[in-house]
Amino acid sequence: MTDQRLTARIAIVTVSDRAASGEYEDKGGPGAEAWLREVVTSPMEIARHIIPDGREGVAAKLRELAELGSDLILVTGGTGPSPRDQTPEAVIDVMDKELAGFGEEMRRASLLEVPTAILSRQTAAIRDASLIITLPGNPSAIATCLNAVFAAVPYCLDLMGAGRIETDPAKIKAFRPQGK
Ligand SMILES: Nc1ncnc2c1ncn2[C@@H]1O[C@H](COP(=O)(O)OP(=O)(O)OP(=O)(O)O)[C@@H](O)[C@H]1O
Ligand SMILES: Nc1nc2c(c(=O)[nH]1)N[C@H]1C(S)=C(S)[C@@H](COP(=O)(O)O)O[C@H]1N2
Repeated sequence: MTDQRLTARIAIVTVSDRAASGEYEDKGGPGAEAWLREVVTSPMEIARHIIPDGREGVAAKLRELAELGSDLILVTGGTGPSPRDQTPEAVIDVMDKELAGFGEEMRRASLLEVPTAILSRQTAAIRDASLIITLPGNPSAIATCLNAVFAAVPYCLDLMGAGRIETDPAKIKAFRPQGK
């Protein structure tokens, strides 16, 4: 993988009617960015976005971010059972492949903290060379969920032909078979 881009392009999308309208301050986007800056040691460009709930708007944003060459797209919010929670449907609309294990493992970790974690339909998927990971809207879910799955993210990006990510092994020990 000698041609791998060494600066990862990362997009963070907060999906929330109330954060998008300014009714409350978005804590999810800054929380996800702070988590990444703690854990990722390799160069990265991070862009944050706040959009309202809704299948078409979320799908359009995901298409745009994939088209721009995002390596990793973290989406927070809109994964639950309420009528306006349509993030998983938007992911289905745009994905080439689903990585269902991400959702299973994130829910398993969250269920150790809160029984309503089972209400999140969060998942991960690939569109073009972008890895999309969806997280629940509650900002406290971000660390729980990313801690549960992030060890597999760098190698996933390698396999997809996306940018390279290195992590601080004291925080997340990225697993690359044969130490690649
Ligand atoms: N981006 C965010 N920033 C700060 N707090 C949030 C954010 N998203 C959710 N929360 C908090 O987590 C709680 C549960 O999130 P949930 O997704 O259910 O919000 P919601 O009721 O669907 O409303 P909305 O989609 O407008 O944020 C909310 O009541 C809110 O306090
Ligand atoms: N770790 C964690 N997971 C969680 C939660 C939480 O507080 N922490 N909230 C749950 C609840 S109450 C809901 S409704 C779903 C969906 O949230 P969302 O619609 O904001 O994405 O996430 C669930 N997963």
